[in-house]
Amino acid sequence: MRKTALTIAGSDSSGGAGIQADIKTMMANGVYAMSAITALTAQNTTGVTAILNATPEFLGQELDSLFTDIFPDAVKIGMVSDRELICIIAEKLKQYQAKNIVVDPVMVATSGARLISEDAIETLKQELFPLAAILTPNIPEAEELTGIKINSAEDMISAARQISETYHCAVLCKGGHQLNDANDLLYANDSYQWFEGKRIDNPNTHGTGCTLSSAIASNLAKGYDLNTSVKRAKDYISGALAAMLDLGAGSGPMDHGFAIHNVYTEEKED
Ligand SMILES: Nc1ncnc2c1ncn2[C@@H]1O[C@H](COP(=O)(O)OP(=O)(O)OP(=O)(O)O)[C@@H](O)[C@H]1O
Ligand SMILES: Cc1ncc(COP(=O)(O)O)c(N)n1
Repeated sequence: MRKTALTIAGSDSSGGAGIQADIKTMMANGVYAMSAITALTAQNTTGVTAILNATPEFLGQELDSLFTDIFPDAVKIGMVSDRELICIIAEKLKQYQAKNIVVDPVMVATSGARLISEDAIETLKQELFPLAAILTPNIPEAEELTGIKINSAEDMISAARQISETYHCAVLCKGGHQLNDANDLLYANDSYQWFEGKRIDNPNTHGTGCTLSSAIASNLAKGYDLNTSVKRAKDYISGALAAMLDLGAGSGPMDHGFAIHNVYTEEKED
């Protein structure tokens, strides 16, 4: 039976990040994709001009509709900008005993726009982090969550360890914001593993975090273990960046089309 994944995130009108990136990624990774939209954003490759949040009641209804019909094999959570929205997500995930929850603690867009209110970060930590199988902060997010300034691989390990121990979940600290390489660090069950990546000289990185977390969720949905899911997701993001799509005047989106043929061929063979 086809495996299913749900993204709970904001819509990006330019299709590079958010719900749109998540659905493209889930399709390309061979799972059936569903969405619960937390907010509409008016944005393109150069910035975000407006945000319109869903009401908590409506978001709750979206989640009820999904969980009572097509139960997702994994859930990815992206942009959730206010406290009440975070609380309703936590309530519904607990009520329906959702599994394989990947939380991408989206705080600031590549273009610089803040996507979560300051006071909601505390709620995110209290309500959603403890439900996660894995959290996927980038370096600035890991710094904000721990107060540790990350200047080295050792700093990344310390920050990931602190987050993992505090919230009792695995942590993937993403290395896209490093200058020389793109190595991601997985900290889980008191040990760590590096997922090495060559830095690809592509300025179009809009939606890399959304894509990586959705690829992890897709692979968890398919039954891969955490390490394998992260490895496959890292390969996926590297391929999408290496395809060198170049759209828009700012930091453009990635190409998901590169993977679709391969993934469906692989699915048929499984
Ligand atoms: N130039 C690059 N070359 C290779 N891999 C990259 C590059 N930029 C980002 N990545 C990879 O993309 C993934 C997302 O990492 P990043 O640190 O950019 O997350 P993020 O900041 O949350 O993304 P977003 O751009 O969506 O905010 C990681 O696996 C990272 O290693
Ligand atoms: C709706 C939405 N969700 C997430 C991001 C973060 O992605 P990025 O940091 O690549 O802009 C975004 N820009 N928009």
